[in-house]
Amino acid sequence: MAVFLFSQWDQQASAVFSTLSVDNGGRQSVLAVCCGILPANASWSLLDAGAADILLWPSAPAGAGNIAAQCAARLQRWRATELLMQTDTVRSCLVGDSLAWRALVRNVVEVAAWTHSPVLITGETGTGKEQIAKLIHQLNGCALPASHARHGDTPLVLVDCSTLAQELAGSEFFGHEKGAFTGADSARDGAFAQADGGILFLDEVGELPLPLQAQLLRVIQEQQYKRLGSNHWQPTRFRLVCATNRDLEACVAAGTFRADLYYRIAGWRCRPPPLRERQGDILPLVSHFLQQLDPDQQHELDPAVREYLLTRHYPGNVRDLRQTVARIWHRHCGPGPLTIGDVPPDERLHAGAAWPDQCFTDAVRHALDLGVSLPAISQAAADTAMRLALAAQQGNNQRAAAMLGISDRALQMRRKGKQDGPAYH
Ligand SMILES: Nc1ncnc2c1ncn2[C@@H]1O[C@H](COP(=O)(O)OP(=O)(O)OP(=O)(O)O)[C@@H](O)[C@H]1O
Repeated sequence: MAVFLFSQWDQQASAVFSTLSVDNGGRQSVLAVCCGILPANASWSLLDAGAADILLWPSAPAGAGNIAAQCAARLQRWRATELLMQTDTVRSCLVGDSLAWRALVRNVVEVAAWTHSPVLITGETGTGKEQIAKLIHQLNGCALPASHARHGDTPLVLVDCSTLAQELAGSEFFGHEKGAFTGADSARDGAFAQADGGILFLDEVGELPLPLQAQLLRVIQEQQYKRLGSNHWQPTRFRLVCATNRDLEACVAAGTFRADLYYRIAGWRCRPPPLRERQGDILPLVSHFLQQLDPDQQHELDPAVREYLLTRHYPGNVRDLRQTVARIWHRHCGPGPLTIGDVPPDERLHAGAAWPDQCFTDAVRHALDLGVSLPAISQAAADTAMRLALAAQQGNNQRAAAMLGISDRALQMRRKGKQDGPAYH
């Protein structure tokens, strides 16, 4: 965690700030405090460069104490969040060390622990949406004053909206009285009652039929409901966490999802990235799954298996990776590392991935979608390759140049040309 104080925003301040945030590797929060006037777009540049927040130094001397208190409050909150992120509860639930993943976990932890807000989780299948919901349940308001805390032994009620039978859906949510309909032999609580005091997790919320959307909205607004066949209102208070792999905003635009409900459930939004956007998480996840499969053993991977797992395509994301690891592990026998022979024969079709691979194609497509030009894409690819090679060779120019297949001098020249941008170490 660092505080960056600058008297005026100019090229030099910008270069120092970029170095600071690059050095932090995005793992820590950098707070920028500006003593002068901040030009219109500089706030966004600072945020882009890694600032977690920007404070303006007050013009009156008496304001100095106040700014110190503002800094202290932020640093305290970030420190507390960082400590929560290091706990076993968080680390074993949401495994991964890539910057993208750590940034997401930081947001989830903060929202889960410091608020009772509804959360909408969107993302491809198998990216960890349900895991995130489980973590929100475990942390639910745990950093709030005791009078507001609802975590601990509270219910987590999951309703999969994609498998609700139309005729039973009402009872599933509201519960029913005995005799409310044919086959209602006894009274039964529904999800709204069961989730009271805890979390109601609506998985695949995008599949909820419109009539049920209206009923759900009413219960969220009024915090009460009636069982089917009853005239009595029952109070209920739950935190709503919803997940979907649909683009709900597009559903709202198409009229298949109610806008008023959308804004109710999307108090906070988070989107776990697909595995192809966070390859750095593959090996930590592999270790985690091997540990789950065989807690008594420390399993190693030989280089060929490691390469195979790193380059394979995972359309089912983390779930796909977990199943792949399990299949390899089940074939393994005896001591020693997992070897390429442990990869099941039908899996071998995926092997031998040539470059450029699917991940590269996806990255370029993403850049094109953002409107990035060809020269900028080429430049970014070259910059990234240089940074990675230098990092792999601990900053040794000669070895990094050899790795890149260019001359020592060519790399030196390129680094020199980059002096105004982020530093390569
Ligand atoms: N970051 C993670 N750390 C550990 N396990 C994970 C992580 N992400 C996903 N998993 C595991 O991957 C599997 C799929 O995760 P999960 O069910 O949360 O995905 P999902 O996005 O809800 O999928 P779907 O949309 O298909 O319901 C689970 O077995 C889960 O334990």
